[in-house]
Amino acid sequence: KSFRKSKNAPPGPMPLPFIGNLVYIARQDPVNYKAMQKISKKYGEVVSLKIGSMKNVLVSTCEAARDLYSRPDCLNRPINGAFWERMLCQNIGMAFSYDEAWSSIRKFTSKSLRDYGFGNRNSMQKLIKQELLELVKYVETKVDSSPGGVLYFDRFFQASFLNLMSSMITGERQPYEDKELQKLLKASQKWFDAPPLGSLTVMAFPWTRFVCPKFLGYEQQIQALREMENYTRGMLEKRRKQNTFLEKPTCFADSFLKMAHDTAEDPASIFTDDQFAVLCTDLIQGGSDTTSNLMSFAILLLMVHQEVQEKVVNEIEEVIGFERLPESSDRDSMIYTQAVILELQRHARLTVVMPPRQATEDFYYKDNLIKKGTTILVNLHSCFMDPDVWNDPERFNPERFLDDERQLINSEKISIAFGAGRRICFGEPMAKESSFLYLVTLLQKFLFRIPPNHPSPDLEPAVALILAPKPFYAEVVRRK
Ligand code: HEM
Repeated sequence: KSFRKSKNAPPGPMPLPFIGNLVYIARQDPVNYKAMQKISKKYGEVVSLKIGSMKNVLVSTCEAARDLYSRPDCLNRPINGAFWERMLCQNIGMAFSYDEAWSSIRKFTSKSLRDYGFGNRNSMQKLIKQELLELVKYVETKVDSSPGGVLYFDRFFQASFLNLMSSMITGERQPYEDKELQKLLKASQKWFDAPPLGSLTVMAFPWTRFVCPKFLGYEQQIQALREMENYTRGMLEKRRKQNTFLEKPTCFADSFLKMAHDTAEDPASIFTDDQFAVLCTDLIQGGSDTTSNLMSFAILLLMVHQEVQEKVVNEIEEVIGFERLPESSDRDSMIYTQAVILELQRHARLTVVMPPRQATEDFYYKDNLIKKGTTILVNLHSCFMDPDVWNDPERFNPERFLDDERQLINSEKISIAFGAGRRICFGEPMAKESSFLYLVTLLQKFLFRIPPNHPSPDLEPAVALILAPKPFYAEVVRRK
């Protein structure tokens, strides 16, 4: 039965005292985003959901998500539970900080990273290509040393994307097998693999983190955070010891240290060691788990859909050939490949329940009154897998992004994958550049197929805060 707290409030299921709709959500489906889709189907594109004392609106269309995320009074994220711990209980870092602290650090990071290969297409491309050459060498070695060239893809690309981030932060990359790097990868995975319903419970009832931290995955998240922050602190320490940041800053960490030095007398300086640790954890996590999962989805889906893989390879042959590496400028001539990447983004629904926002004023969305303090939860599964919007949504079909003249269409329908407004994904340009260059280089160098005598892999993603394919095997053949 539909319930409205007041005449203009969005409709939703009747909340129970104290727990709100938590049990109702869990009873719809064990997978949080599928449960949310079912609720949206019942109540509409904007639904009131109460989780404990936390007021939420659940959003299920791209249009509503874009409108709400673009509002200046929905810029902040709700902060409690693990998010606050993530910020070391201070208003620092980029992904969860708020108000002036958020805009100052985002501005500084954006301006400073531009000097080190981020934001400018040419320098970004140079950085990505250096890393890609290492990745290709690594895959070749693995193929040559594995029986039948069969490789196990379990977060296979994470180390490579993490290196991309580290190169920007410290100017250095690590070999993929490096012990410290592997430790960092495991820590990052631990954070994202925490049960999503557990995270939601901690957000709704912050005290539960003291009662059953293990069961809710909270202990796992905090442990993971501390490990990641130790790593990023180590990055800063290393640059500090180098002691060249004043005369000759050569990386983001140097620029940060220089600012810390220049503002040392200011007690309100934002350039603290804690700030660096949290900010770089945000950059490393935001930049590596998302893009690397997208690449794993790419290999999985193109291995299953050989006809799509072949079409991309044909386009590579036409536009680039097999002698030189791809350039960013090739993208404009590779319309089919662009359609494949759009379809990958849709199908993957990476940040499936998007990083939430919070209303800082009362306002109306259409006829719905959204009250100050309400958390906005966008379900990308509803946006990208709705059969009323997408024909046969489960099917991987890049053609849905092409018209009869083979021109791109519908790309605006999935732009919400990166969020919207002033707080849109910080790494969107890097993500777009790298997904094109990685996909094309990998398909230029290798053929991916289901290994002989292996069953067709499971395409249902593993449930986590960022969706990833379940680990799978692929036969990888070097192209001559
Ligand atoms: C396919 C790849 C990616 C996807 C799908 C993705 C998606 C998102 C989404 C949905 C948000 C929330 C935006 C909002 O609230 O409007 C976000 C935020 C963020 N992303 Fe990404 N992202 C990707 C790649 C990257 C990369 C490569 C980086 C690193 C350079 C990055 C760093 C961040 C950061 C730091 C934030 C927080 C921004 C803020 O709160 O100001 N992301 N991302």
